[in-house]
Amino acid sequence: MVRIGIVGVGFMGRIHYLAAQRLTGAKVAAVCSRDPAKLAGDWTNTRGNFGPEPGRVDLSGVKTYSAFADMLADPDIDLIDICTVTDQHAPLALQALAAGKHVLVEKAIALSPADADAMVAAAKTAGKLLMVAHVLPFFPEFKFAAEAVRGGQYGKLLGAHFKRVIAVPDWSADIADAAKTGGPAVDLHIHDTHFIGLVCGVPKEVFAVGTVANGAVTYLTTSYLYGPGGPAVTCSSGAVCMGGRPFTHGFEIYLEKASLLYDAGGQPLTLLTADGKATQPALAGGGDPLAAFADELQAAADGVRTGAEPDLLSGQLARDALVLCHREIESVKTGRAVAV
Ligand SMILES: NC(=O)C1=CN([C@@H]2O[C@H](COP(=O)(O)OP(=O)(O)OC[C@H]3O[C@@H](n4cnc5c(N)ncnc54)[C@H](OP(=O)(O)O)[C@@H]3O)[C@@H](O)[C@H]2O)C=CC1
Ligand SMILES: O=C1CO[C@H](CO)[C@@H](O)[C@@H]1O
Repeated sequence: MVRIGIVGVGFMGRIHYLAAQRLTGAKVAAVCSRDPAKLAGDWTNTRGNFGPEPGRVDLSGVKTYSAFADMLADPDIDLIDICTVTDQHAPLALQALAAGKHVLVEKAIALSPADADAMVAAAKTAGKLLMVAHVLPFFPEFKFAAEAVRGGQYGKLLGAHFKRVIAVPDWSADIADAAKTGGPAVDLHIHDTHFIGLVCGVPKEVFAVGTVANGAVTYLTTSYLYGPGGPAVTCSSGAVCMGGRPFTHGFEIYLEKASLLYDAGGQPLTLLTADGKATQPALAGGGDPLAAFADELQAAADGVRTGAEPDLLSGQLARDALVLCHREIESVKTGRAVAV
């Protein structure tokens, strides 16, 4: 049994806890929070922009810690699941790895590429797994798209456009603070830079235009420049939508022998093929907001059990996604294409 200790009981801490109830061969053994009410099971203040309404949870059978060092000292914890706000990812992950624990850390891996590099290096030194909870490839529509592009059955990738637009996040002071999250061009857009790295590869250069508020890029449209013969890939991301639509994401992906269309705001995943047909593939877990998180956590637990890093949760891929965000921010702020 892989025993998980969750640190940080906010929106994601709650989502991970709920999703972990579905795991096979793994369970939440402990939670760590600075808030005594949360340790007593009152999670009503853990709001977010999707998923079930927060409420009370029954923590009987789960150890509770108010000090992170005490959870790390517990020999009955195998995997530390870091669900804190992003500025705490690097310090907590480094402590956990030094304590001999495997780590799963929410995206973004860290605020700075230097911290991300230090985390990847620390995991190697410790001989432990550093996994980053990039959930997007576990969403059924994105999973289907990744398999379609990487599998090669529809030919070469010609081009793609990705979209991720939300209302300004306001469920906690932390998530609204760009100094703690990197702002939307990191905190939100990194889902797409990770997915683009996974299915399209790392581009040579990026060129981005966007809006800046208080030093943080809040919305951007980026061209990923792969050079002659490479795919034409763009993405628009940001926290600029009015509250009437708190979250949407989607893509249009053009392959030589198929096109894939998806928009969570209205267009179900649709596969257009060379014979002129349009089909809507049956998707396991579609419509259940916890399913992708349960699959992601299962991959992490299986990684701990087998000792093999799950490729979708790779620390290196997450680090590359962060670097891409930083290059795009530089491009927005300088008005120039930036080498990756
Ligand atoms: N994969 C996805 O789809 C999503 C991922 N995220 C990511 O998850 C992470 C958390 O975001 P979210 O849950 O929305 O944020 P919340 O603000 O809801 O929760 C963050 C939690 O972090 C903990 N925390 C904050 N500061 C500190 C500190 N100094 N030391 C220790 N713990 C601290 C607190 O936990 P406590 O009160 O228990 O101490 C707090 O509740 C972020 O990195 C974000 O990017 C967020 C949303 C969706
Ligand atoms: O997907 C998401 C929804 O919005 C949040 C606030 O920007 C992000 O942290 C999160 O990754």
